[in-house]
Amino acid sequence: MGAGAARVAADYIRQRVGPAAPAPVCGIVLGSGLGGLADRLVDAVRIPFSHVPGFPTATVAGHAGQLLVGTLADRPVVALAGRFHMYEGHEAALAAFPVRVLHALGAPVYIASNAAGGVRRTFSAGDLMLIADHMNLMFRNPLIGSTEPGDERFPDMSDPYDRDLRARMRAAAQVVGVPLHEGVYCGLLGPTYETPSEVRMLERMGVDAVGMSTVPEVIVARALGMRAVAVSCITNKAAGLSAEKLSHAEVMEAGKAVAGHFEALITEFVRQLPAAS
Ligand SMILES: O=P(O)(O)O[C@@H]1C[C@H](O)[C@@H](CO)O1
Ligand SMILES: Nc1nc2[nH]cnc2c(=O)[nH]1
Repeated sequence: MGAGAARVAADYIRQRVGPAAPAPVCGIVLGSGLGGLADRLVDAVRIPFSHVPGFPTATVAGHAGQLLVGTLADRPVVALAGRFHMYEGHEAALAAFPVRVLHALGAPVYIASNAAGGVRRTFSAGDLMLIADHMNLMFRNPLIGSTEPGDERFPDMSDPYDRDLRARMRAAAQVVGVPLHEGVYCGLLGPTYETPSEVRMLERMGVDAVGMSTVPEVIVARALGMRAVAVSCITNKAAGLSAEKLSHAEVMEAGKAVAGHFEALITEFVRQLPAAS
């Protein structure tokens, strides 16, 4: 799923929203239980994923499966309520395809969000974590086999989450009074949650939060030269760190419980985003 397919999808979206629609200042992907931000978009055109050329259907509960074009804090944005995960059977390249479409629509900034288990022992459900860096333990890379002329062949990953955007996210958190931690996100394939032994291993490796997405998307964003920033919503303590059993229902509930903070944070961040980042 490369630039050609992304252009086809972007042309379709432009045709749905009309030629006068301004280029988005950013593209946002909303993770499990975090789709409520979509309702904050003003004058939104909602397009089901199944209508977008190249998009499969979202199969995960809590992912509405819609692409929205509208304004947030008076800034033009594109938001995806839902994403494609590798555990749904998709290749890494397809999991990251929406980022190519956001790029083709002209978004210079990619904002990822996800639900994640807290590996750092002081984390609890409802905490928000700005991703400082990630570990790719999915052992898949969306750029494998890519011969896209627009792709950086060997992307530098020494600073995948843009320093300036992270500072802006911290500043936005202060403005809206939302506590924001910062740490390392680790992407695993899923769909099983971790065993307690795996969580202990991740802890020793320096992981703060663990999830099943985001990494392929950020790799493609970097290959395309987009600036990326990401926020994890800690929906549970990772396996073995509490007596609770993990369930996707709990993940979605916890996501909804922190939705107010998350939405205020992202809205303020977008408000402060420069026009051409
Ligand atoms: O799409 P995200 O990464 O927010 O979803 C997480 C990972 C799994 O899809 C799901 C597990 O409950 O939540
Ligand atoms: N892998 C993983 N993904 C999650 N998504 C939400 N919680 C978790 C978790 O504990 N582990």
